[in-house]
Amino acid sequence: MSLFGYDFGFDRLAVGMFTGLTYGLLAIGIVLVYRSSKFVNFAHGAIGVFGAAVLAKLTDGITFWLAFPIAILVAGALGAGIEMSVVRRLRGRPRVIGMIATLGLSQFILVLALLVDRDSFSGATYPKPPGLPAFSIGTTAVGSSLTAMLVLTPVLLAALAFFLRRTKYGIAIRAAADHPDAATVNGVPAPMMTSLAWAVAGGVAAFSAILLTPTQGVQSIESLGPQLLLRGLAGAVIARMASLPIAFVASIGVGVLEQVLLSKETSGFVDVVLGLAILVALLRQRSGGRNSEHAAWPRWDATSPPGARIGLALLAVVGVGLAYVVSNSTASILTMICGYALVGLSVILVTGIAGELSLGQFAFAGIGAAAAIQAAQASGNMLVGVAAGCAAGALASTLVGIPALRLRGVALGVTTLAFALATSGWLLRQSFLLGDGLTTPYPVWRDYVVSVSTDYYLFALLLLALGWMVTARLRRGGFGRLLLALRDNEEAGRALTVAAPVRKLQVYAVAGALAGLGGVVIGFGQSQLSINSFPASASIDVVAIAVVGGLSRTGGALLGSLVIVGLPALLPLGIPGQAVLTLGWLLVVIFLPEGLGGLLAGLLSRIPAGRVPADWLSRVRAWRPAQASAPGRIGPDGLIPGFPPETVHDPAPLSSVPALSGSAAAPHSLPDKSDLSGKAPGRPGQWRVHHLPAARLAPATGDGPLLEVAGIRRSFGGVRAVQDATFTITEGEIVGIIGPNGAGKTTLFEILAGFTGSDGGTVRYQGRAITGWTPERRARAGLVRSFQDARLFPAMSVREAVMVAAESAIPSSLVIDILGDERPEIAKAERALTALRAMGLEDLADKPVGELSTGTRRIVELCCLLTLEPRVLLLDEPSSGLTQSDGVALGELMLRVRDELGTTVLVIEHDLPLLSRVADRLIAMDAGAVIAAGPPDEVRSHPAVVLSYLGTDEAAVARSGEPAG
Ligand SMILES: Nc1ncnc2c1ncn2[C@@H]1O[C@H](COP(=O)(O)OP(=O)(O)OP(=O)(O)O)[C@@H](O)[C@H]1O
Repeated sequence: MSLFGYDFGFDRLAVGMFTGLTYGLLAIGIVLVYRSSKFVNFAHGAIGVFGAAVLAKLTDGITFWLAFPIAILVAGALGAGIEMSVVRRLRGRPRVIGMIATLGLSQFILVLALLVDRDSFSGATYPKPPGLPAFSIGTTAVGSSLTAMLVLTPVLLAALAFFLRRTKYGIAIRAAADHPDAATVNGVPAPMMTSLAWAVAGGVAAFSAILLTPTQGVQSIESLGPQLLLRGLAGAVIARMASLPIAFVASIGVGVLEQVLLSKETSGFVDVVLGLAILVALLRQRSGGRNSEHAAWPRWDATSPPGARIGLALLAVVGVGLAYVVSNSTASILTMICGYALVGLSVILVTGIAGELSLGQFAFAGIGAAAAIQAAQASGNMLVGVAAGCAAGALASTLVGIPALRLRGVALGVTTLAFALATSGWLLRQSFLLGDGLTTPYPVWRDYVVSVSTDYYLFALLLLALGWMVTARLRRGGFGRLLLALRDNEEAGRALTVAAPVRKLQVYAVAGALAGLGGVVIGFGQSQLSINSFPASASIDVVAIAVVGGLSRTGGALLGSLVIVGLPALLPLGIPGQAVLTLGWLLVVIFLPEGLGGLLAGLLSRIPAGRVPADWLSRVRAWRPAQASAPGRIGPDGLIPGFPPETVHDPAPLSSVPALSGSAAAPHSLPDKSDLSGKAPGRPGQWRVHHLPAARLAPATGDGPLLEVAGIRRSFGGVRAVQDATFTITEGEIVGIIGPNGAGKTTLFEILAGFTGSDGGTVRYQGRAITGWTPERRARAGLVRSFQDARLFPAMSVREAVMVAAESAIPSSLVIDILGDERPEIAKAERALTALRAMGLEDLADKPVGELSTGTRRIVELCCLLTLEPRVLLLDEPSSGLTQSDGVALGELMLRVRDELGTTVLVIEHDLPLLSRVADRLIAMDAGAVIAAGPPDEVRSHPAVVLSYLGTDEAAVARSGEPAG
């Protein structure tokens, strides 16, 4: 039966279902690991192949059916071993790093599988399950392997379902995957369960690889790589990386779809359709909610090792000098190294600085090369070709990046992988790009035809120098800092007015242009270009280049390219050599977060001359007044005295908070408004806010309330987090929001600040409906929020964090950074220092935020927020993590912010005495609804409030202490 030229015959559907079974098993493995470790295991297929290799080896001596379970067990053990030896070591590091490690593992395991048994890659000679019938459906022959798959897959699925739903360990795996902390508290050893999940996934991978290999004909390592992975990922993504049954059923659909499409189209076209299916599935998934990834990126070091400039000059001399001593064939290899290094630079921008994994950078290089050659041929001008290559790379990269903007985590990795496959299999084949192949013209510079490889290498070197300079300037400047801020904590960045989507698209565009430039270098360097010049797997090689060289160093791209591209091309490595190389990649990911570049820089920095700060930083430091370094203000641990972590407490709700008047630690008497220590007089080293780092606001325009909230609703699944919240806030008020845990207070704040969409209702600010405004737009308009955890940007220094806030006044520009103009940076640094001095924080300026106590981070966060000159300040539990006395100081600070700046303050607090002292009104919430609003005393004694806090015992309220002041 055929429809629109596509074959829907029974044969085809049957074959589609068989292949779908394989994809389904692959998807199950991917989902199992994702649920446990929250990243995609790119080594999943390779683990299966290793199991298949073990079976091939074992069947030399024992029967297939004995070898089958053993090989599955070995693959399961390999999966668990990987979890214990690699994944566990990377816990606490960003998920992107975990995924990169599995990319390295995948290559390493495939090479190991080759060493165990080469037959594992050859379908024709691979052992088939004996004793099972072979038959045919229509004209489709069903061999014994497919029969085994048909019979055994339902058994495997039933066993898996029984294991996960009914057995103690299966339930524990699910509990540990979904709620690791709760599981640990309940005695489930979460790490062991994660290993078990990896073991099960490894066993499933081997099961399908063993039964699939005989049906595949002769395979290449490549066919086991990205293409198969994409098919497994399609089902997994459709199942939202959560449901095993949906993943399995969707994968069978993928198998059938593939077969139907193949009846008329090429396999490259199938990749395009699958890529689009993945895209639609990803875009249907609602983003929002709070960021669950609190991973620590290594601290970003903007300093250069001593002698960096001399080193660069030497490198340039050696690079140019080589052109005069090497043969033409070696010059071609050096050209290739330059091209790959340029693509590696694009990975450094996207992954190293922006923190997103892209698996499609080489596809942009391919598009850049094709566009460059077409444009050069059409115009007869090589420079037009170079510009066209960069522009095409930039455009493609931006377009692919757009869908991933809405989503976090694996989204960019998955969409770029799909794009890489669709590009190499379909897009590049189009006649306006490479078609059936292009003959590359010799590049012409003015009248000189560059026909000698050594001359062309010099041109490649020049373009590499250009790409290097652009990357280095972006990395050092304000634009790079913004990207680092978004990488460290996107929400905090947006709360400080950083326009995350625009900035990310900008970096995708620049990275695409760099990859396109790399493609230009590679493309013009070859006499013939075809789709084989830009395989999808090369995108993974360039990730390896950046990681091995060092994701956080510009020079890492060249270093990585020398090792990953140069070594195998210049020295014959063989399979053992490749194994060592991939093992090296893996070891670097695990043990050297900053790659070989970081190692080199570390060695250089031991040179006694010390570190050379970036130029602008040295100028700012020179500008810094002498009094800033007055002794005795900062403890050796970098904490502001007055915020010692050991005395920090979380204020308890109403019933347990002692009244401040009864607190020995907090006499409510402040010497004057310039000393907000909140400490008993005489204690050394106190936090002083000399003055507030913002100017007084002009009164708001319009007569109505400043903020009007009407009928706001938001549910998460069955949980009604906010129900019909309605209230107004007048300019100059301090309003407290109270309610038990889970009452919906933070969700309400997220909606007000634009971080979570509401299901209904409106928010009006200064008379304008702001539904649909992004968080950064709201922050720019003066509606500014803090965060409960005050995490800020752990990998940044305090100064850099405040410089991010200074972006609201002096925004960074991509072009200005590339041109190397440092004046805006100096202005921002000065502004940040002024703000830090005003808040008495200047001695902490160079301390990493991640090393501060919660209390100190809160003050730094406040300093950042005040730098924005907010009109409405939404503070989420600001006293949590502060000592009792610092809580008192905080209350005074809120009053000062209101009185001196004219800022309206809306504050979520559990510390009722504090609120009673400073708030004009309280709004009480319970189960998502506003249950009372009015003056503090009235709300505290409102029966509904008493009930929500303390159940039915009204007398308990009376015991909870009276407000101080
Ligand atoms: N992204 C989300 N996904 C699912 N449920 C959520 C999400 N965010 C909040 N919730 C749920 O919504 C309800 C309200 O949570 P919210 O954090 O707003 O309360 P809260 O009053 O701020 O509590 P707390 O004082 O503990 O911070 C809770 O039941 C919470 O589990």
